[in-house]
Amino acid sequence: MTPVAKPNPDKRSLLRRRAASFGHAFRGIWLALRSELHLQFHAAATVIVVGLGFYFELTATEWMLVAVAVGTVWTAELVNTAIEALTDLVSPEYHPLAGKAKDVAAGAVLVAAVAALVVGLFIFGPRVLALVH
Ligand SMILES: Nc1ncnc2c1ncn2[C@@H]1O[C@H](COP(=O)(O)OP(=O)(O)OP(=O)(O)O)[C@@H](O)[C@H]1O
Repeated sequence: MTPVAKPNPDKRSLLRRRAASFGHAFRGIWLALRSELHLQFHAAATVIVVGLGFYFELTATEWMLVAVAVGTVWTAELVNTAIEALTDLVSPEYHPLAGKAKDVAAGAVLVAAVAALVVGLFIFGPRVLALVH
């Protein structure tokens, strides 16, 4: 039997659908930012790091490392928030697997944060030390 193409119920143009997807993504970031203290901390840290980056006139390579480090922490924290929400939805009661999912997701944030700290220490450490000496 010849497969029949599935009709696409979404009649909006590709551009409109892409724009809507971006809207959903930004709403997700905003929702997470409003509810998660850790993300608010990351937002403050990001503003400080970018400010320091301009102050110390980082090189292009250093900006790239900072961008990857900051982006990785935000990504891990957003995924962690999503996993927490989904876990609370499907397993509001105590379950070892629910605990495991949350702990592993939190572990991802910790790994990203430690890596970002190492990048930050290498890039900003010597410059801050030179300032105070
Ligand atoms: N439904 C559950 N079943 C089993 N253990 C759970 C469950 N919910 C939470 N836990 C355990 O409690 C820990 C804390 O969970 P909680 O939902 O309070 O996240 P959290 O640490 O407050 O996260 P955050 O502070 O990033 O919002 C989890 O990492 C997990 O070990």
